[in-house]
Amino acid sequence: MDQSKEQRILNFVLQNAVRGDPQSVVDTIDKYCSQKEWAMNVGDEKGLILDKILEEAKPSTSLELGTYCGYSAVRMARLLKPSARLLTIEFNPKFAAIAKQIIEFAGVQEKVKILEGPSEEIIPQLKKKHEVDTLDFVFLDHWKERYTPDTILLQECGLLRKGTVILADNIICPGAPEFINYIRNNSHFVCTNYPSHLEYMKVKDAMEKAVFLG
Ligand SMILES: Oc1cc(-c2ccc(F)cc2)cc2nccnc12
Ligand SMILES: [Mg+2]
Repeated sequence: MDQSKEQRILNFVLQNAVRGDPQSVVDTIDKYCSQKEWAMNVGDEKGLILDKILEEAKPSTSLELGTYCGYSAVRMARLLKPSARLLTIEFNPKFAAIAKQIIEFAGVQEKVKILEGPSEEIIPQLKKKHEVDTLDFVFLDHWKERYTPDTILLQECGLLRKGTVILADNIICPGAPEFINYIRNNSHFVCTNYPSHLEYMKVKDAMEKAVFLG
């Protein structure tokens, strides 16, 4: 059976990155995806925006929607304090299996928990099944049509608190116009736009930060 692109990315990491070194895993995936095969990791340019906003937030409990191969999970976990936790939800079991191996190779598995399944099913389980109180940081990087319903669901489940930072990828490409319209016209959020480029390409993209006011 032919290998998938995600399996080729995993193999490249296993053969070229340094076990236990999250930065080397991030750099190795960026090298592969910029030189060999494009893939939908947040990448290094938008990754630096993610780094800065995450470091400002200093989150104890973070949630990522859209694990894919685990690039941004490793990128975030490398900046989290030892006691901090990242929960990451992935719908595609094949992607989740790859991400698990990349997260373990990077040595951040103590901080990261992959939850496999649809976000609309898992979000309502976070408090009781996954012992979450409220979320300090949320990274939206899954299907753009889910950005708004999942943001509403997070509020309905009492998972947002005054000051929770939500960061959304792909505001321009592929684009999330409905989410932008929703979040910028919602008086419970203060929004900031961060122009950037699509990962590994010269195509314009952007990230949007939305801070929940309670
Ligand atoms: O960062 C991303 C980029 C793209 C994407 C795909 C194809 C293109 F042509 C352009 C952009 C899709 C994504 N889906 C989920 C999460 N993140 C994504
Ligand atoms: Mg993305």
